[in-house]
Amino acid sequence: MNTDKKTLLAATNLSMTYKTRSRTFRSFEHHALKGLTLEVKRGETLGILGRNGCGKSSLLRILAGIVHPTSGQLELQSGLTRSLLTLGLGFRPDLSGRDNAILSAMLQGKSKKQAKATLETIQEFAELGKFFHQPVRTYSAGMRARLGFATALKTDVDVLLIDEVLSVGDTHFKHKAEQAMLEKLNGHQTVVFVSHNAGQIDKVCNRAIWIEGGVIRGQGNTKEVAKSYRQFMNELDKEKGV
Ligand SMILES: Nc1ncnc2c1ncn2[C@@H]1O[C@H](COP(=O)(O)OP(=O)(O)OP(=O)(O)O)[C@@H](O)[C@H]1O
Repeated sequence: MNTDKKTLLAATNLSMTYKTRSRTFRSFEHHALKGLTLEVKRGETLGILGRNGCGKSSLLRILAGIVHPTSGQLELQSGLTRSLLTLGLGFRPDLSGRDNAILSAMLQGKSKKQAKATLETIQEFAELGKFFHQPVRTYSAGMRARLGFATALKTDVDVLLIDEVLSVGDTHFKHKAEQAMLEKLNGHQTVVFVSHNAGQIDKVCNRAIWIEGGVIRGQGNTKEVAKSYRQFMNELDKEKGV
């Protein structure tokens, strides 16, 4: 890995191929990521931008260590902690929001006492009212996202990986979540934020990578990357006659 102390995570030539079997037993291969090389630097908010199905979530799951790439290398700074925030998919449906929040904190290595100490701020941020004490299976997608975001905000990890979470919820919560991300950005938290929305990436990230068809199509200055992506999407819309 780059000896630069600022590099927390370095991915080299990452590829991800999904193999599925159809009902007729014919196997089907999909090359979701094709040789991606990128670095995540300490303290930055890196935006991964791309349309649906371009491979963003696959990349994030690899960076989080949840799945292994089919080929390529992922190097981490020694002792690095990471946490992936998705739309509350990691929650246990039968436990309450409160208990899930405690569990998440404990999975991050906190003691039960430390986990309980963060509950009040999580409850306040998530604005779930009495639902905070109800099983997560009774939550809407937006409510799960609120709980997920509030819980992730309070976890103390080196790299926070966030998947499209700002795309759900009402305007009020989106605004609040964006503000919280901006505060993290102004602080020292390293964030990798995935979205198909150029506006969101533009607002909260200080560097961006645009992925299309599993390869990097652009990277660098957020405004410039977002502009190229928007132009590309407009061209696509024109071709489709939208
Ligand atoms: N487990 C899987 N098995 C087979 N194909 C998969 C699997 N996961 C993802 N894919 C395929 O890989 C491609 C990339 O998927 P991925 O979820 O990484 O994209 P994405 O950019 O995050 O999409 P979205 O914005 O819609 O969430 C898609 O074509 C998807 O259908």
